[in-house]
Parts: sequence; C-alpha cells; structure tokens
Amino acid sequence: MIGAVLAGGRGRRFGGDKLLYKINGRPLILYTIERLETARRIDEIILVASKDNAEKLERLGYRVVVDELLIGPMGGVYTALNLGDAFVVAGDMPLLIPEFIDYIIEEFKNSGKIACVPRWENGYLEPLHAAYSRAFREILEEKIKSGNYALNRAIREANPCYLPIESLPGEWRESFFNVNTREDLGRIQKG
Ligand SMILES: Nc1nc2c(ncn2[C@@H]2O[C@H](COP(=O)(O)OP(=O)(O)OP(=O)(O)O)[C@@H](O)[C@H]2O)c(=O)[nH]1
Ligand SMILES: [Mg+2]
Repeated sequence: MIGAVLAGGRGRRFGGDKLLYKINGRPLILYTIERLETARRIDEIILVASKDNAEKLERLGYRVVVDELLIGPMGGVYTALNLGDAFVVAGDMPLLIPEFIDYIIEEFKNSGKIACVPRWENGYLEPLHAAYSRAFREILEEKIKSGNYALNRAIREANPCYLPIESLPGEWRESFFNVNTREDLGRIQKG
C-alpha cells in the first residue's frame, strides 16, 4: 500500500513552512515519513506537494507528486489516489504509530469497503489517518467538480468502514497528534 503524506498546506497557524522546520536538526516532515515507512504494510512513500514546495521536498529523496488543486485535504487525497490505494496522513504528524497504521490497513483490506477511517464517539473523523481505495477518487472527482470540498462529508456518504477510536488501545491516540502552532513543537522536542 502507498503511504501518502499531504504536504501542500501553507502553515498559516504556524507562520511559515512548518513541514521543513527543523527539530533537532531534522525537518518535521521527516519524522512523519520515517514513522509511516516503518509500518509493515506500507511499501512506497509519496509526498503530495504544492508547486511551490515540490522542489524542496524532492531533496528529501522521496517521490513527490504535485497537487494542482490546492483546495485543502480533499485535493491532496484525490491526487494521492491517482497512484493506487493509499494510506493518507498529514505531513505534520511526527508521532504516528506504525502498528496502528498496519491495523487500519488490515481492517481496510478485510472490510472490502471504499475507505476505512478512525471515528471518535462524538462522530468526529480522522480523515488524515485513514486508508482509501483508488475507487474513492471517482467520488472525490464528482465532489470537486461540483465545488464541494468537504472531505468528511464525502467520506460519510461513501459508506466506509469506521474504526471506533475509544475501543482501540489508548496509547494509539498519540498517532493523531499534529503540529499546527509553534507551541505544539514542545511535545516532540521532549519525547
Ligand atoms: N497536498 C495538499 N496538502 C495540503 C493541503 N492543505 C493542507 N495540506 C496538508 O495537510 C496537512 C494538514 O493541514 P493543516 O494542519 O491545516 O496544515 P496547513 O494547511 O499547512 O496549516 P494551516 O494553514 O495552519 O491550516 C498538512 O501537512 C498540510 O501541508 C492541500 O490543499 N493540498
Ligand atoms: Mg494539522
């Protein structure tokens, strides 16, 4: 399965290029990539960049595809699925848990559903920590054409398999952690 890392955001809350921001001398996105590629069911990493940062990201040595849409996460997932089924994460998730990722991919394959997405008891989804089939791309294409860029809504309408987060190991929740502000960096520097 492809491991797709969304990396086309502007980092407005962070105030600048957060994915290449160095923590202990290494860019934030490398922490994410290394956790993702440690998952046994991930066999290829692709970075879904913007035109503006594609060149810089290429220097990390991973395959880069350019998201021409830049309409938010939906466009990133849409671009990634062009290459096949994919487990999609955000580039700002340095504490990913490979074992959890393998679990989701396994559930996805066993379910035969179009996608497999973690869901909190209150209904909140974790769409940037989820497995998607290539077939979901056609659904996204329709949504994009009609100007509906809400990924969560597209997922809900596609009858996916949901993974109830509260019934999974509590320590797996750290996998969802993402860096949005400079204050969030404290959590990685410590651990
Ligand atoms: N390919 C692609 N990636 C995106 C897009 N929008 C956001 N991302 C990425 O998705 C991930 C999660 O998004 P956010 O946490 O909102 O990051 P962001 O958009 O850079 O930051 P903010 O401007 O503060 O919201 C980040 O790794 C972003 O780089 C997009 O339109 N295309
Ligand atoms: Mg984020």
